[in-house]
Amino acid sequence: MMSTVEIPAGLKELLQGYTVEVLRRRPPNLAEFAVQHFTRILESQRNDQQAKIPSTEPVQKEVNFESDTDEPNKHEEEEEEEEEEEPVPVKRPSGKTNRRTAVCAEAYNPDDDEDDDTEPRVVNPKTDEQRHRLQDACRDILLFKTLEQEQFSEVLDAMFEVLVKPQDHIIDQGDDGDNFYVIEKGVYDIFVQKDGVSICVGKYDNKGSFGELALMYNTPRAATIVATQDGALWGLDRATFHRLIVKNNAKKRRMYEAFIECVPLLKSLEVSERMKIVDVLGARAFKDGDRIITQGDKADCFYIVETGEVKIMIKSKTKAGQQDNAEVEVARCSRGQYFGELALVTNKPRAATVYAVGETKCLVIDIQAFERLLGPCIDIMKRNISQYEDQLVALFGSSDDLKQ
Ligand SMILES: Nc1ncnc2c1ncn2[C@@H]1O[C@@H]2COP(=O)(O)O[C@H]2[C@H]1O
Ligand SMILES: Nc1ncnc2c1ncn2[C@@H]1O[C@@H]2COP(=O)(O)O[C@H]2[C@H]1O
Repeated sequence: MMSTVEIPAGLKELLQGYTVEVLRRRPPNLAEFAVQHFTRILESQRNDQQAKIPSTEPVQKEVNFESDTDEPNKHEEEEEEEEEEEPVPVKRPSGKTNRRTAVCAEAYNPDDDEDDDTEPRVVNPKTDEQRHRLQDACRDILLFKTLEQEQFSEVLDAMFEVLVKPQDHIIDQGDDGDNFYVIEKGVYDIFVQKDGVSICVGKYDNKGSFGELALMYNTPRAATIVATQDGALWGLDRATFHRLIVKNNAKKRRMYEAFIECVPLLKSLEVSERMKIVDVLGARAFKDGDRIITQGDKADCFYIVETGEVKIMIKSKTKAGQQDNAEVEVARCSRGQYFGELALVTNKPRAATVYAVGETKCLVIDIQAFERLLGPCIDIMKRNISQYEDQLVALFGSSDDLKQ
């Protein structure tokens, strides 16, 4: 007679999940991939346990910030009772976080996220004045651009204000990721340590966001961020970032994977590199005639046309070489083509004005991600920049040296 063997609960799902991942990703080393896969699941279970708080208790932030008062975070159901006029506490970075073991970024897969809609929703109460400032600061944040309205509101609800002083280390390279930050004001240096030497690789100047990488890929912080002056940030806790942004990335990958594969500029990148671009990009829609870039402006992002068309106009020059205000069309870009790279590559102001022709949608990548992820494509861009010069010579008889 056959005895019945009891299969432990969850075993089937665990093995199924692993098998599906193997079929999707076809890793060269199954054992190594298994270690990464199950470590990630274990890590995520631990995070879930940390983040799960009984719904009758106030939601506590995971780690790292001291509140200036004892005011707790509130659950959604308590939100309506909130006294909006009360000034709401501001938190400042305190010591270091608990270290989290690094898990390979390549093994990251946003589809793995379980349906965690049951997670308690974090609501940090804000005054009307704080809410306005927060909305302003978040208006151009690319990671929020592809969120549904409802998800975006949840993000705003969960965010909390952080005031910083000069020399405050908001993030230290190598630490665990606790929060994602949106800049309201202040200048922040970015340092990356390589071979024991810390190099300032850039700065955030009163706008932008940082701290997404460690949360997206469950890796240690990839850079140190130091405030150079008094500033204000808005933090988003790791659990909410996972629930809303990382989950949205799975949707973004499905939406843009095929398109990004066909962008000629990105052909030389590995699939995983292209997916990292998808993770950080935002989408912006323009109407006919909208000005997307203005000649002479400071540059902070790069564009790929997803649908529609843009025209590139340059202020013409007089015989004496002076700029006059008439604009001359020098080029058009349509689906799969890019623009706005020149100022990022040359570190100069925008060299042309770009307008939407008809309804147009562009994918947008910020300067930090551009520098981090598009390095391998710089040579192709530089070759194309040489063509701009030829074009300008043909049009105006001369060109400023665009590559310098
Ligand atoms: N060159 C860079 N390399 C790594 N991180 C960078 C760089 N420039 C800006 N950053 C930001 O610095 C952050 C440090 O924490 P994270 O690794 O979570 O996310 C990182 C990015 O948001
Ligand atoms: N002939 C041209 N001269 C300058 N910019 C051009 C030209 N043709 C296309 N462009 C694009 O227009 C963009 C304007 O912003 P950027 O200078 O950042 O990058 C520029 C290029 O991507």
